[in-house]
Amino acid sequence: MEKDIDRILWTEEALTQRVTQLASQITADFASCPSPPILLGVATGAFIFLADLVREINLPVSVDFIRASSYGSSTHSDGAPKFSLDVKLNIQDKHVIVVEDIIDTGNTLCCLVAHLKKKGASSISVCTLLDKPSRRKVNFELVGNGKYYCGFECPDYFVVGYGLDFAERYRNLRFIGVLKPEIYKM
Ligand SMILES: O=P(O)(O)OC[C@H]1O[C@H](OP(=O)(O)OP(=O)(O)O)[C@H](O)[C@@H]1O
Ligand code: HPA
Ligand SMILES: [Mg+2]
Repeated sequence: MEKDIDRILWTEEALTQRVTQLASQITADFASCPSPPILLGVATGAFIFLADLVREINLPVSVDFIRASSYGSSTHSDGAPKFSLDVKLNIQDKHVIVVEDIIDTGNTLCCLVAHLKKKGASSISVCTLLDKPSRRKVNFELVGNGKYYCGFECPDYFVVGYGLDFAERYRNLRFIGVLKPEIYKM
């Protein structure tokens, strides 16, 4: 797998350090809420980030997943994501923190927040490991007094590792790196 990577953008150590900082910020921001937040991971990409983040949050949080996909086996979004797994928990009147690995065009998050808003969450926050603002097509809204947390701004490359895939591969790399263009142009 490593041979398909052009260069590493964030090492395992850099990821660990930033995830810990994000978790401390979330802990501080939600410590005084009467009901602790629900962390809602967007499968599949967010599974590693969510697992690391949640263990560093010092609050009795709940965890749930929703599954969205729009990239399939390409490096371009199909537009509206397909949702193939909905939330299990009742999120009505709850504080929800959507946990994403990356915001790219914004399509996934825009649809997802609209979907969760209809279910009556009292606030919707977003915690994304990466944000690639140069590729944004649609904006998403936070709901109630929702907050925005971002690990790193991502340059305009297709990146893989730490949960992020190309055609379902590379998710298990410990770092995040730029995929060699010849891999997706094959
Ligand atoms: O802002 P966008 O352009 O919508 O891109 C971001 C979304 O794309 C990826 O999911 P993907 O569709 O690849 O599914 P996956 O998580 O199963 O890899 C990523 O995990 C985000 O959920
Ligand atoms: O750069 C990316 N890498 C992997 N998955 C993605 N989904 C949106 N952007 C990306
Ligand atoms: Mg993907």
